[in-house]
Amino acid sequence: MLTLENITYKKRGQTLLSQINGEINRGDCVTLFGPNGAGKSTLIKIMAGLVKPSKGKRSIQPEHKNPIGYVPQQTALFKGLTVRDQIKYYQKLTKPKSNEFIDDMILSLGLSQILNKRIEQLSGGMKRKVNLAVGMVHQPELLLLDEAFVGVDLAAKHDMLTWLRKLNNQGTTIVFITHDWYVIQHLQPTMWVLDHGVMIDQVEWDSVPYLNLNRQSQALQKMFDVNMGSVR
Ligand SMILES: Nc1ncnc2c1ncn2[C@@H]1O[C@H](COP(=O)(O)OP(=O)(O)OP(=O)(O)O)[C@@H](O)[C@H]1O
Repeated sequence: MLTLENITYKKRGQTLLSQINGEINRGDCVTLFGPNGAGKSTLIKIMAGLVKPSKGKRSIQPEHKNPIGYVPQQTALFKGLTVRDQIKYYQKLTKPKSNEFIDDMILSLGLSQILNKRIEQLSGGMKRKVNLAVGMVHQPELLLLDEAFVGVDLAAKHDMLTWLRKLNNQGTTIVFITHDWYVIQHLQPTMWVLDHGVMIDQVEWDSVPYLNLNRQSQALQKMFDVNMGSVR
């Protein structure tokens, strides 16, 4: 449903992404994985159509209008509004298909108890959950999550991930960025491994234990080894 062909992105004379190729099919679950500054956020914005590549082509074959749900790293919420009004506002903007989906989302994300709270009354983790919810009210075909789980407690994270996994099993395509290995283990994605704006490898979850990146990047190999428990 989403194809990237030779995507290159330059800013102020600096090459932030170089010759990225990749294809994401309906129902895929993909993570963009790499160290700070690798170019993950820039790439997900290009996937979302928010940033235009300097060279190369991004194409999307949606089934419906308004197919993308983009959840940015920075929460984008209106402080004065309650959680309920916030969700209603985005519902009006995006004309979702079903109320049933929204009710399920509110329940699954544990938002029922905070519907009447204003955004400024919420904790950081609660804001994250609302941020995810408003990015999803229109039941997107392709969900793009940039660090959506930062600061969320483990119980809430478990609920978010269980729901996302259910949606993925039902056909929603998910691309996400995280440094949290718990999240990766739960969603068991294909990993697009990036460093210095270059796609180093695309690895299926089952092959991750056998990955050897030492020749391309010792730093990245160490990230994998630490997460897989082979460095103490
Ligand atoms: N608006 C900008 N102008 C110039 N350089 C930028 C801009 N935005 C990002 N960069 C640079 O592009 C590179 C990639 O940034 P990006 O945010 O995409 O990385 P990232 O992999 O998402 O990092 P992190 O894990 O820290 O969030 C970094 O070197 C960053 O400094």
